[in-house]
Amino acid sequence: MDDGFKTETFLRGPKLEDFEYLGCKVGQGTYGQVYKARRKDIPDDRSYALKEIESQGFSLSTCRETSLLRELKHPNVINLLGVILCHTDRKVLLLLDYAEYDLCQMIKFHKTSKKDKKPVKMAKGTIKSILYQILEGIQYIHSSGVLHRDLKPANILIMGEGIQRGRVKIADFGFSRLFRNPLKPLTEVDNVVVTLWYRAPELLLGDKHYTTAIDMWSVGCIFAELLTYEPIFSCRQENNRENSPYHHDQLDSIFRVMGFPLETDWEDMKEMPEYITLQEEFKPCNYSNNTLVKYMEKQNINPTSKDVAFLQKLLVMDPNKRITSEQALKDAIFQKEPFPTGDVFSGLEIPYPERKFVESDTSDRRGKKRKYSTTSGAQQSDQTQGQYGKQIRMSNPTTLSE
Ligand SMILES: Cc1ccc(-n2nc(C(C)(C)C)cc2NC(=O)NCCO)cc1
Repeated sequence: MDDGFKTETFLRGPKLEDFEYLGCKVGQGTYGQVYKARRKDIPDDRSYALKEIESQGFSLSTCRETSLLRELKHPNVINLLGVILCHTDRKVLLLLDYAEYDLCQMIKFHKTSKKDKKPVKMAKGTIKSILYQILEGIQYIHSSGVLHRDLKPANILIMGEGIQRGRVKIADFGFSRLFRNPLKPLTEVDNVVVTLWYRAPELLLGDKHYTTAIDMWSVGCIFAELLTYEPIFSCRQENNRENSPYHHDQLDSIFRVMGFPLETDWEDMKEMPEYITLQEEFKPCNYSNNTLVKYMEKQNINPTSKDVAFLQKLLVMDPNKRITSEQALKDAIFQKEPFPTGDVFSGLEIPYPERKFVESDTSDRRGKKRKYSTTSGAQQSDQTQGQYGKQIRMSNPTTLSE
């Protein structure tokens, strides 16, 4: 972190006392709490996200995150608006876009809601616009020489009412970039379960020379889930060899949908570090009748549709044959109605509920006992923990600097 940035941040950046804490903690990331806040020093009706970094001062991860977010500026990437240094307890807070929704809660809404006893479907135009804006954000991230590595519905945020209504913002609430003890397994940090459902097969087979294609696999998983409201490669959490990238059950879940890749499908598969383990543990003949088209048909999605044809370009086992974000954005699917729109809700009423809260006790970040309320609304299963997994609201809203 250059001294100039620190000085600028301290002297001219926003101050904690400029904000009124709205009393709802909107998320417990794996390494920091995220609060919703509003400015009280100037007339500004926008909401902001204040991410409190749990480590003391500027840890390596904090430096990584702030320097990355200072560099990456795109309409479809979460925007770092400022860094707030709280000297009383040496806390660092990141001031970010506040996004009212994320794909986790949106998909859960469509999975569970009924109107006149019929499922409430996500509009085709909304699905296409979300997909298009994810691809635009990912194309920018990749063109900046960055891989996301943990794309999943919880990291796809959607802006609510306001000047950025219905805009996708790609974020990273996980820890894939955290500077962590290399001996810690990839699937767990500080007892936080990390979902493998969106992880590309080459990563599961130990590929160390992975490319931007890993994010395109995740985009395919997200697109499939937007069509069916079900994670396409879900599987139970498994224990595996310490620090091993190989996950038998996750690979089994992929093969059950895709079939087992033939030599001709993925020539370099035999070069993967975990290929011998794969041969020992899997019988290709057990997956011989499985195909993506058959899976989508079982999910009541028209197997001859352009959606399925596009999905087949994303969910390709061989990373070298997987479509890139540039190619995807030029696909015919985006050249036909409904065309993608800047507001994914295209002006229609937003059906998703605001965040609800229920009462419970917890101590605040300095151990002060305060009456808070928590929500179960956005609680997800471990595998699909939403960004806003646990939310609390202070019963007596106050500024964070109190
Ligand atoms: C240590 C670290 C943690 C998160 C990030 N990161 N990376 C990105 C992309 C989307 C630009 C790739 C976004 C973020 N950080 C966040 O999204 N922060 C807000 C929620 O914690 C970078 C570095």
